[in-house]
Amino acid sequence: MEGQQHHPPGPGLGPGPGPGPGPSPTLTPHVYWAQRHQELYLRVDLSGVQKPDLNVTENTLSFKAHGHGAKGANAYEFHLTFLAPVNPELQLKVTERQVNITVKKMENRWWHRLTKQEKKPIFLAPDFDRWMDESDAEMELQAKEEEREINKMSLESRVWKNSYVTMQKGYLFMYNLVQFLGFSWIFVNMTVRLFVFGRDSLFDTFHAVGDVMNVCQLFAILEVINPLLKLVKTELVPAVIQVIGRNMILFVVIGSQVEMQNKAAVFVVFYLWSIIEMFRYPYYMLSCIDTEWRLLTWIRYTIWIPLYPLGVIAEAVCVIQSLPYFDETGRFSILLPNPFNISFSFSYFLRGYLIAMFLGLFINFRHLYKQSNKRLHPKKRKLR
Ligand SMILES: CCCCCCCCCCCCC[C@@H](O)CC(=O)SCCNC(=O)CCNC(=O)[C@H](O)C(C)(C)COP(=O)(O)OP(=O)(O)OC[C@H]1O[C@@H](n2cnc3c(N)ncnc32)[C@H](O)[C@@H]1OP(=O)(O)O
Repeated sequence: MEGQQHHPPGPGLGPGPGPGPGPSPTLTPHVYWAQRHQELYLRVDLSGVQKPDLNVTENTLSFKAHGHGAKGANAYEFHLTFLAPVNPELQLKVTERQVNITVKKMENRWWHRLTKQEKKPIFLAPDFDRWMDESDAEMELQAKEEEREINKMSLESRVWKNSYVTMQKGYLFMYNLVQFLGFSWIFVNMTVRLFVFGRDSLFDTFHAVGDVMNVCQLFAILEVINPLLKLVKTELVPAVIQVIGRNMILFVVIGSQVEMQNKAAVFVVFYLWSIIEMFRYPYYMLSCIDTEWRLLTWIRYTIWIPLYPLGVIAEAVCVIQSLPYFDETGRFSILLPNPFNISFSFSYFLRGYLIAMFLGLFINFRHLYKQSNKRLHPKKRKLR
């Protein structure tokens, strides 16, 4: 067979035996080769090779191994002098059927032949399984380059997306934590005051905790902004109703009329608000860290059933109690005569608002009912 025979020494070829009888002749295996711009692939057609002896210098490679070639089980060897320098660190893969050697070129360029000698060594043949001409290899290189570029870009965008999600969760966690602390402080303060001062504490709730409640409810405006910025999966309308509803009571009905601030109804409103928030915000905090406590989920999605109607009734009591004060002071009303000849009675507006409150209660009650069903009774698969 061609390739498995004696060879005279020469560039790109191992030394052959001398003439006449002497030591057993050197056997050369078939070697198949292919290249890319950056590397050379050599496939040595020897089976059962255990530990090949390979030696690479600047531009030469020597191979010796015991294996099964065309001349049966024997020692085989070959020597190559490459066209240009190569990296001495090569990759070797020995399989049951062959030995694969990958050699990196020192310079990334196409070689017009493998060996320094012009004449192709007789044992060397193209590896058609991996063979490519220069333009195909260039296209492959380009495709690899593009793929690397795409992978790099998708990795970068993934890193960017991950850090954006982390920032978003961090912001929501902090927001919920601040609200939780604020409402817990209000609740604890009111409870302690109730135990210490008894009934009297009901009439100065606003002076004791009003500032903290104002800050918490101002912050709560973010609950409308968050869904607008798609930071949370919340429906906008219920959030708007909730925030406008509470801020109307807090800043307009109670905050703007000093007389209202001593009413016991303020205690009830603040107490109901803070009870739900002590469960709602920790529930959100846990969801920011992808955690769930079933008991907390159950409380968050159950406790609103009595609290929400009670809250709206207490708020309605506040509105009704405030009507005489708005009538008396004319605050926020436009009285005649004025240059535009328009009159507006804020207390009549509040009467209309009372109706809107119950409409708002209906909308949010329905929304919370839907949310609770989703959270507490996730759809079971239909059994056939
Ligand atoms: C158009 C203008 C009209 C103006 C008319 C005014 C009418 C006035 C009506 C007045 C009614 C208000 C009365 C009210 O003040 C009375 C009381 O509050 S009494 C006390 C009892 N109250 C309550 O129980 C209500 C508490 N509040 C709420 O539950 C919410 O504010 C509400 C908007 C009603 C519902 O919340 P949401 O829509 O967000 O539902 P979920 O809680 O189930 O959340 C949905 C998913 O979004 C995630 N999420 C939401 N917020 C956050 C956050 N801050 N951080 C992290 N994640 C958040 C949440 O985890 C859910 O995700 P998932 O489904 O994956 O769990």
